[in-house]
This record gives sequence, C-alpha cells and structure tokens, in this order.
Amino acid sequence: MTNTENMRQIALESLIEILEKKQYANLIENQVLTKYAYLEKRDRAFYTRLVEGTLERLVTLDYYINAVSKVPVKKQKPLIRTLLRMSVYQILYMDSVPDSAAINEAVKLAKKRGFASLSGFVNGVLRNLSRQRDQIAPPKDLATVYSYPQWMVSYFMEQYPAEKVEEILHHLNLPQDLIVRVNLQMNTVEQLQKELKTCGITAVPVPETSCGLALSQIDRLTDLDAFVQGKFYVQDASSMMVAEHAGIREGDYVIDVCAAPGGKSTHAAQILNGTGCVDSRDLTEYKVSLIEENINRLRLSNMTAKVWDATVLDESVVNRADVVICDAPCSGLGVMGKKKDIRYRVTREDITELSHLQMKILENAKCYVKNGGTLLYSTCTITREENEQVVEQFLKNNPDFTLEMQRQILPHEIGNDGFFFAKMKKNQG
Ligand SMILES: C[S@@+](CC[C@H](N)C(=O)[O-])C[C@H]1O[C@@H](n2cnc3c(N)ncnc32)[C@H](O)[C@@H]1O
Repeated sequence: MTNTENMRQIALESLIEILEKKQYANLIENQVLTKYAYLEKRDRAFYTRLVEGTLERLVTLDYYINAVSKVPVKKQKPLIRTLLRMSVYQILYMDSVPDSAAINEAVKLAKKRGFASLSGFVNGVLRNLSRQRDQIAPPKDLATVYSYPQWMVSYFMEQYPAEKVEEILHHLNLPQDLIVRVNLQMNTVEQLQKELKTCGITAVPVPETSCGLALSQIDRLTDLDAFVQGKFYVQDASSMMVAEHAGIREGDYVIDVCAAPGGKSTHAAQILNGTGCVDSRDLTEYKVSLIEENINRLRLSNMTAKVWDATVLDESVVNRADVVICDAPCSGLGVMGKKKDIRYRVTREDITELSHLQMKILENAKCYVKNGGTLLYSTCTITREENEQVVEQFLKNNPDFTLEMQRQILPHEIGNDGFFFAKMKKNQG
C-alpha cells in the first residue's frame, strides 16, 4: 500500500470521528499528525487537505452526491456516506488526483471496511458523478455554493448586506496565512525574519500589527528552534488588536478572565516589557496548564495563571486592575476558516445562549477595573448578538463605563479571522 492510499484510509477514519461521532476536528487532526509524524510532508499535506476540504465543502458535496445517487446522503450508512463525500471532494476539488484513482481507492476501502456488498453502489455513484459532472446544474443558493448551513446564511443576511454576506462566506473558505506574533522581548521582527530565512521560511510583516509576521507554509512549526525557544507565538493578526489597543502601560496590573491558551495575556505581558503583572485565569486545570506552557516557552516573568470561574466574583481583586481583558467564549463564526467543523456544530440557539454567558462574564469582569481603568471585551465571532449588542446592553447597565472604540473585523480584513473588540473606559469616579 502506498502512503497516499494509507492516508485516504486514515482520513476516512478521522472524518467518521468528526462527522458521525461529533469529535472536534482540530483534536482529531492533531492526534493523527502527531501519531504519523514520521510520514513525509507530502502525505501529511494530502491527509490535511482531504479532511479539511471535505469538511469545508460538505454541503456542496452532498448536493452533487444527491444529484447522482438513488439513495440520498441522509439515508446512506455512515461509513458509505463519509467515503462518498471524501471521494467526491477528490473528484471535484483535487486536480492532482485522477478521477479513476479516487474511485478505485474508494471501492477498495469500502471492501476493506466490511462493505463489499455496497462497493458496487460506491463505484456506481462515483462513476456517474465523474461522467455527468458537467451536466449537473450547479447550485445557485449561497448556502450550497459556499457550503454553510442554510440557517447561518439567513442569519448573516439579517445583519449584513447581501454582497457582504457573500464576501464573508467566500473569505472563510480561502486558504489561510500562518501568522505569528514576534516575541519582542527575545528578538526583533527583523532578527526573527532573518533566522526563519535560514530555515527556508519567508516571513512578511502583517499590516496594522506592530509585530505580526505571515509565514510561508511550514510542515512542522513546533519543531523549529525559534518556536521552542519562544521567539514567537502563533496568533492571528486580528487577535493581536486586543493587546495593541488596550492602552497597556509599563507597570500596569492586567487581569485576563478567559485567558487559555494565553494569546492575549502573553501579548499583554510582552507589552509590559518585564514590568507590572498579567493575572491570567481560565476555567479548568487543563486550560491553565496550556497557559503555563506558553508562559514557560515565552520565558515571561511577569505573568501568572490560575483556575478561576469568570462568572464568580474574586473579592481580592475588586477595583484593582488597570486593564481587564474579557475574551469571552463565543460561537467562533469568525474562525470557521480555521476550524472547519464549527459551521456544522454551532446552532442558532447557541448564539443566544452564549450572549447571556458573555454578559454574565462581562458584568463580573467590570468589578475588577479600577477607576480610570480599561475593560476590553472581545470575541472571535461576527454576530451582532454576541458583539455590538452585548456591548450596547452592558453600557446601558453601566453608565460609569464609556465606549472608546469598537471594531468588527471581518474575515481576511486583518489576517485571517473575523474578530470583534470593544474598548471601554471606567470613569475616574
Ligand atoms: C476565546 S477563548 C480565550 C482565548 C484566549 N484569550 C487567547 O487569546 O488565547 C475563551 C476561553 O474562555 C474560557 N472559559 C469559558 N467559560 C469560562 C468561565 N466561566 N470562566 C473562565 N474561563 C472560561 C474557555 O475555557 C476558553 O479558554
């Protein structure tokens, strides 16, 4: 068996875990890429493309399968529909894979996985698609064209003009840049660029950021010496806006109430330049261990991490912080380009539920801000309900806070992700 055949089988197993057993795509992919770290870059890239591409284009793939299959996707056996989706992705989107290879490998996999009796059906559907692809009427509705659930497209339509919605859907399907934040305490932007160049990596500064670099494609980023030594942190440029706009000054006390794995906190600690203190919190021991890993890797001496539920008041820090960062849990619709399964995981009801949790966390976080201090609210989503409306309601409830700036960043506006942040100032009192 060649590695590409093997990667198809592994991709099939991953997709079943994600689509049928509702496991998180990033966790499954990371497990596989760690387990098969010895494989060649090309094979790992094939696996990633096949899994992520199938997830991204699922709605469109189902449209084409239903156009040529007597049994609709919903009624097919889970293994068979996953195998068909993955194979149709190769036929429609992977120019480097001949249709015959996609079909023959699918038939072999069906037999190998105990579905010999359905291998003829798999063969028939894929051959029909390969032959008739140009005769099938292309989808017209945005949800099927760009592959999103219909409710989500309708929901975006309520908030943005139609052209904007199409742009958002398109941008979230574009390939992503790998963006990192240079750890300015350890090296300058130019020094890191130079070091990465010696490893064959091109690093281009990202507009609107002071230390963001977009890197050319790298297979195993975490193997780089510069990564191990903490010379950079992987963070989208839109997320960098939080610490860049928080007005953090040397000596400040910063509390980050939803901090794991530590992106905004470590950025704040870096801006403090060895002075002051960043007090990072998250809900579980595991999440806090992720923050600690980053504190250690980036060698930050002015940052601590602990378990604390952001909905519970910590009396010991009331009115003490110069800056409070509240990067709340959210629907993540701004990062659907990275996390391909979010679009099928999140429901309309989740958005409303999350907005209540966000308000609860924000109402608690405000208590830590000292007079004249700053409260920074952010999410990686693009729904008004979780963003502008939360801020609007918060300001109504809390006239002692004033909005200094807020910005909804749409996907690919700065870096890759859609992101929202609002900077509020507490009156001097
Ligand atoms: C958007 S992520 C934070 C990302 C982080 N700020 C960064 O830049 O790396 C939201 C975080 O909120 C945490 N969280 C959710 N509910 C929480 C709660 N009640 N108290 C504290 N943290 C919570 C989640 O565990 C998650 O790590």
